[in-house]
Amino acid sequence: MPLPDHYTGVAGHSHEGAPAAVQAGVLLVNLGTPTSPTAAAVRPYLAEFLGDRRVIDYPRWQWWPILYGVILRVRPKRSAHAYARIWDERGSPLRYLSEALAAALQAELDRRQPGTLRVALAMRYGEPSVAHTIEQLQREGVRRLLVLPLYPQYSATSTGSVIDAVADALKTLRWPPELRLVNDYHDDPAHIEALAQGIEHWWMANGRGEKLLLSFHGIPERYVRLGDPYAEQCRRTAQRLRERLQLGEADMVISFQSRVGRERWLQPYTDATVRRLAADGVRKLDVACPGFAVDCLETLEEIAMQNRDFFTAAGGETLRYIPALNDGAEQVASLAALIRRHLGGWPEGGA
Ligand SMILES: C=CC1=C(C)c2cc3[nH]c(cc4nc(cc5[nH]c(cc1n2)c(C)c5CCC(=O)O)C(CCC(=O)O)=C4C)c(C)c3C=C
Ligand SMILES: [Fe+2]
Ligand SMILES: [Fe+2]
Repeated sequence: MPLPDHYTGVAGHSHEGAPAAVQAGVLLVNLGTPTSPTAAAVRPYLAEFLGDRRVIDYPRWQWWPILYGVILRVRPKRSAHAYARIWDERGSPLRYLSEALAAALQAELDRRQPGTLRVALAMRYGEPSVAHTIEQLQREGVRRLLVLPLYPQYSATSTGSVIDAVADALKTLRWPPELRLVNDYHDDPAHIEALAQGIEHWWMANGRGEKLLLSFHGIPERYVRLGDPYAEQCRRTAQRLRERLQLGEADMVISFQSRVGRERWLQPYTDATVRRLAADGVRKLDVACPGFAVDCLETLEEIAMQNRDFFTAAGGETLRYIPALNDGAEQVASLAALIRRHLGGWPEGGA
């Protein structure tokens, strides 16, 4: 059946056969990752990512020559090399761990209310796209949609960009679903509890280091001055976690990783911090990254490999990376509770 115009049809109430069961959808969105650890695959991924105004806000006439003339000629090769270090037979950790989390959440939600919620996973950059996944959900009869970006702390560069993608996707639909969106869950008590238990369980199995470093992804400091609440939310997550773990102020340190470009980013930087801690005499350092729902390049390569090397080169003995919550029981429980709470008032949710 040809579509009358550019709008996408909605099959939920198709006149062909019985209407599909109306249900709510939960759309998990993560960043995205290249399709293979090669420069050829990393280039289009970085082009989409670094071409996003939410991520880099310079005027296009100023930024595009730098992006296409310099960065996309050099960085794909370097990034591909880093990706190759974490790639395994299952592919990119960010992808397969996000998929495992989505599947575990679907099973957990089904256990309580079989058949009422449909969990789907989309990527902000690359595939499966937000637009395609929302269309797919609508085709399955979803009329109410809860969007959950897998970023505990709000930043315009991450969560804000997901909101843009959702808004753009809805513009193409003749009958968009009813929409709810989780802005952040940085101090949700169940989330803090999950983080604390993840760390405690890891300590029970592996023993404790002398200090715990919490490393969050950085953003340009200027974005924070312009009103991005990200830094404040990272600090609050850290504070709540420290209280819950009953650590003293000196037992926990916070830093920001992954600076890109020449601007000043949030301080202190993670690489400088691990070197300083080693110089200060810390021998055994534990590092967790509570800003990442699942492990990825930033944790498995930048922290567990690069920064571990910085730490030992500066005189430290061992830097141990405490894995993200991934599809573990702690995170499945906390996110399932978060989802149920946000569905309150909808026929599929609450209670
Ligand atoms: C240049 C600007 C960048 C900003 C601002 C930024 C913010 C930001 N990023 C994440 C989460 C992730 N970033 C990841 C990789 C990554 N990030 C940037 C740049 C910015 N990020 C680049 C160029 C890359 C690609 C790798 C590289 O070339 O260094 C990842 C990992 C992806 C993977 O495939 O594993 C995540 C996750 C957040 C949460 C955030 C703002 C708060
Ligand atoms: Fe990033
Ligand atoms: Fe990085």
